[in-house]
Amino acid sequence: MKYLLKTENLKKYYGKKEVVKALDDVSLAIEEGKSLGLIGESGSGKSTLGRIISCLEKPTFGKISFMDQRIDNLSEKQFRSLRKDMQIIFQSSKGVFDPTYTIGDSIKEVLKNFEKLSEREYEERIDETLKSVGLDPDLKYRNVNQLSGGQCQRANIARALILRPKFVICDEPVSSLDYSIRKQILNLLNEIKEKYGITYLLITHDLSNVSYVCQAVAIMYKGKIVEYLDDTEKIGEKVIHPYSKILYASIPKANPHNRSIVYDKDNERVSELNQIIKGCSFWDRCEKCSEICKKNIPDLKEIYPGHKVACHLV
Ligand SMILES: Nc1ncnc2c1ncn2[C@@H]1O[C@H](COP(=O)(O)OP(=O)(O)OP(=O)(O)O)[C@@H](O)[C@H]1O
Repeated sequence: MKYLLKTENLKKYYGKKEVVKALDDVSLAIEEGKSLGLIGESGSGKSTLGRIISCLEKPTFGKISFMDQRIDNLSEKQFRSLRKDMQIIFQSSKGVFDPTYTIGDSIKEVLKNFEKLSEREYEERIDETLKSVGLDPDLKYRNVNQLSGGQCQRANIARALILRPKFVICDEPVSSLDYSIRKQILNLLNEIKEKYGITYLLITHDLSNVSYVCQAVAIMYKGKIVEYLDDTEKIGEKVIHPYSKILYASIPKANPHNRSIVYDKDNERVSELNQIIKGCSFWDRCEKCSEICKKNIPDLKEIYPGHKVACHLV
């Protein structure tokens, strides 16, 4: 099988006295053309994984391969030639653009870093890309403060697309937008995925986004992948891990800005996400927990083709 991106035993620890295991042995593979949705509570390590994969930060341990090349040990300069094929779309698109630049100049700067074209060719490429994300090319003369939230996120997507990347990491690409605009942006992500043959890593709190855009899903808890499914239809009915079940049951009700701690059915605070415990990271919250769960870390094992779960009890 051909993988676009693969991580092996990826770890990222922060802090010295009090260590936070933001990533704790993450091994996953993303096939070309099979976008992966990454979900989990706030603090579970999703954005850290996005930053590490995209080489914005170095892992503490582990390997990352992208397009058959190991990248975790590359310097920024060495990674440059691959950067063109791996772009990131952040949640806060306003922060991506320098307000003293026009949108066109910001996008051109990205393009100029990688391609030597004539001024006319730069302008044509920018116009074409702005059109492909549903923006009037004349918006390139404005600065970021003269765009609406939806236009700004489209411009942000254009900035990522201008280099025609193979892989795009989208970190909460619609969560800062009004509900009415979210669907439009998700539709756009789907359209350009088809048009340009892009594969996404979609980091999101919103499970419906995963089914809409992705063909596979990984569920994270305390820096670990606890469940992986090679299929995103009716995910809620297919998940098996006790944490995934809680996540699926609780997320539609939860306030997206207040999810750092999940409450059990008795509404008691049961677990701080960063607390490090022995054995399975979820045992202190699991109703089915047995002695083995407190002692041994469960492997992420395949229980059906395309379905992996890290739980001693399945
Ligand atoms: N630079 C850092 N220094 C110290 N701790 C960090 C740093 N970045 C992240 N962390 C910690 O790592 C853990 C994972 O954070 P991360 O932002 O990856 O989670 P997340 O799942 O993306 O959360 P959210 O959905 O809220 O964005 C958290 O406990 C966070 O506090």
